Amino acid sequence: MSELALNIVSGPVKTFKQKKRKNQDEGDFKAKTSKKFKSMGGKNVQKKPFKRKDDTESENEDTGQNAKSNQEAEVSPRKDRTPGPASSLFKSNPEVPFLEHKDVKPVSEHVFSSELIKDMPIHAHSIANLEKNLGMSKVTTVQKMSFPVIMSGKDTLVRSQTGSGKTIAYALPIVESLQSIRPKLQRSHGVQAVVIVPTRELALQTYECFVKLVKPFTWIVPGYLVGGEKKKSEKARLRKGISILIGTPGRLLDHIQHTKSLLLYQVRWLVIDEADRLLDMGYEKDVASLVRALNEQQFGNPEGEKERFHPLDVDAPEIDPNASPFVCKVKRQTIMLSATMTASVDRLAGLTLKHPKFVDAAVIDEDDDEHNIAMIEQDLVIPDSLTQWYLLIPAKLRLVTLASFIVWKCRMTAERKMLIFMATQDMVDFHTEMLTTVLGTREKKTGGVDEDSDLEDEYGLLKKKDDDEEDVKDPSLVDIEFFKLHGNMTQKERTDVFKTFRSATSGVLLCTDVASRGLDLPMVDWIVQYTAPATAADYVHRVGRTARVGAEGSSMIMLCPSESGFITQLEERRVKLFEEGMERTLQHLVPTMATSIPSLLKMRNGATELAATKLQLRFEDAVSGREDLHAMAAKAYVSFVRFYASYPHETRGVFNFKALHLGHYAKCFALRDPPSKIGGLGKKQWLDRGKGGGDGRQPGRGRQPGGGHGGVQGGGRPGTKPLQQPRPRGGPGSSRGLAGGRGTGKSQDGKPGSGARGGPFGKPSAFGARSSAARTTKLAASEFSSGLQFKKKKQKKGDD
Ligand SMILES: Nc1ncnc2c1ncn2[C@@H]1O[C@H](COP(=O)(O)OP(=O)(O)OP(=O)(O)O)[C@@H](O)[C@H]1O
Repeated sequence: MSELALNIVSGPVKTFKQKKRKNQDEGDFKAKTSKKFKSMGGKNVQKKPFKRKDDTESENEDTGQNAKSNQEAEVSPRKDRTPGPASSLFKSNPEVPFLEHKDVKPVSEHVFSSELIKDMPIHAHSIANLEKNLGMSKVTTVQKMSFPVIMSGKDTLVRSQTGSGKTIAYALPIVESLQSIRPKLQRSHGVQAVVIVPTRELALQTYECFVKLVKPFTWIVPGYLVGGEKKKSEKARLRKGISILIGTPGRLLDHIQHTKSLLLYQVRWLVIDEADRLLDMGYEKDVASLVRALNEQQFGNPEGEKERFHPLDVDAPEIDPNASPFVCKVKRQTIMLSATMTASVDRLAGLTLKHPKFVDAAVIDEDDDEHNIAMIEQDLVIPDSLTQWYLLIPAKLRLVTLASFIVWKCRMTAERKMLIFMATQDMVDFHTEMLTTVLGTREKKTGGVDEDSDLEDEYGLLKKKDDDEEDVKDPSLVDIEFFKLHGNMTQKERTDVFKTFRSATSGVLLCTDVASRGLDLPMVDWIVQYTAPATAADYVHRVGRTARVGAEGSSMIMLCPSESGFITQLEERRVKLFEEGMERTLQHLVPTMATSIPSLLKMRNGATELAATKLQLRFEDAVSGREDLHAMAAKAYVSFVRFYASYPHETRGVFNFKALHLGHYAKCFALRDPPSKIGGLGKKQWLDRGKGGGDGRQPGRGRQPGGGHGGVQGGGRPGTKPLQQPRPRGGPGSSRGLAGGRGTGKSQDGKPGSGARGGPFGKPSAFGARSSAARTTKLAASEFSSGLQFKKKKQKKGDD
């Protein structure tokens, strides 16, 4: 930190020259740096660290002193907005703390065992298939450990690190058992195995894994059911007969309840993958209903079977395709898996498992006699091949630092495949559009003074260009494709992105936690957590999208100084992270921005700050210059603030809403508006509402882990609809309708029908009569405050 602090031109910017810019509407101003800033010329540098000073201007933003008069405010069109200078990027920032690190001894899990695939007790065709078609030669530790347990027919609970091959660990014993049944299994025998997973992409991926495994055994037919697909075609597939059925819980349950041709009385395996995530997503009831429905079909009562057989038991009954339900009693084995064992896994295990065997692939310390279930829940296991970093960064600098990081890795290194996790769908929408716009190729006028010139002028670097110079394209800052993935995209969009990114050798995927669980995206170099996860378990799954099956990978979590306690929490759970420097990250902007501002390279001091400030200006100009982008930024910002107010108990201590500087955060959404204008209310009002709800209930979590609460009301697709014409996220047929639910507008994972409009808990919107833009902004406010006032109702944020 100190290096950069020394370099920072920390002259306070008291007055801002406002100048009408060409090609802009009347009243649109661009902020300029102060004379003082100019006079420094990057040389007269004060040796001052980032410090939060008593900044009354900022306080006002934060506490929303003008909120009352702004209560009717909407997100203003460009010309009405208050100009805010990017030049204040490096002032009034909170001090970055120096973290004392613990001596962390990570829990270790060897990915591979010493056993070879060819030595496995499986069919010769399976061995050949695994070796030739799947390129496997060694058995992973979890596969070795769970194979005999699962083959024994006992209920099994499996914990193993991310990317350790858990899918094959349970799928292989199932396929082996099924291929060995004689007479051969037929489609008409009905479903033999049900696999429940939390997201659609994971369902597709798991289905593809089974397809590969059954290649030598063509009579075994896998199939999958997920929300977003046409039910009619799914029914047709079910009618034909499926042996291994994979699906998300809601859609599976739907078919179990309504599709007669779905025969479940022969189900021998129930697999619950990413068990804790299923619960966190609010699927507990669906999973319980599913188990009861299975029991009902198989054993004639919802409470379960009395008699249990395993297909390989000698006394197991032969499969009789004509047997009516309840007659053919088969033993059903339940297998639950996750890389993290949480209290919720315990709960689900209690609900579904009988005397389970526990397979934990992590190495227990030899001198650790007391390793018990509590420690298994406490300790987090991260792949050895993953290097984890954290970056403490003041809020105002978050956006430029993220951009700088992308530029650094994707332009200057070969590590060009990256996932960036964000809290909400609206954040993903906005940042994808924003980064594509600003980091990609952009139009630039070279005649006269260019739009970035003010700052150069301040630094005395401006070289006036010839008037007859033509418009040219600024080179893109980074030649990389941006993708996005979240639960509110159409199923086709989701599948396309998933498949394209999976096979791409480079690219940046911005996503919500819909991508955090189970997804096997090969060769991802970096996992960036731009917003912190809701829980430490979510952290583990997010970073687990890289460094899979022994491959190298890196992760970076970006935290504000006030959030540094999260690092301590992780360390207490045996996760080892290294600190990355902000200055080291930002300095990569200098050579990059120098492609359009060559003078940067000549500066002896202050080049990093100037480059960062100019990039911030580009972001802010892009937002203020496009109504649709501004609307997206405002929604993203409000969704983030709402998200922040709803951290769960586990992490609320470190992600403290009261420490959130709304004005600084607005800046990292490239917004020049004061927060009171963007959300309709200032922070004090948010908090007062939360406290003064009158019903004495606690602030609700407002979302499920991983950013369940998406964004604010409305919100068209990027670049399609401005804020003035919001499109309900829930879509037609929204089950929670105009006044429904908690009015979250859209859920993290976009459960169709969960989108909502209107006020909290069924109250008609008080803003119904206003213009739609005002309504949108005010609704965001009311939805947010409802998150503070009302204890969160456990709400399904599913993926069906
Ligand atoms: N024995 C093996 N040898 C080589 N690769 C393997 C082996 N077993 C599985 N894999 C591959 O490892 C990758 C990760 O497997 P999988 O997705 O099952 O991991 P996981 O443990 O379920 O991870 P997560 O906890 O993130 O869901 C897949 O591409 C899979 O094909």
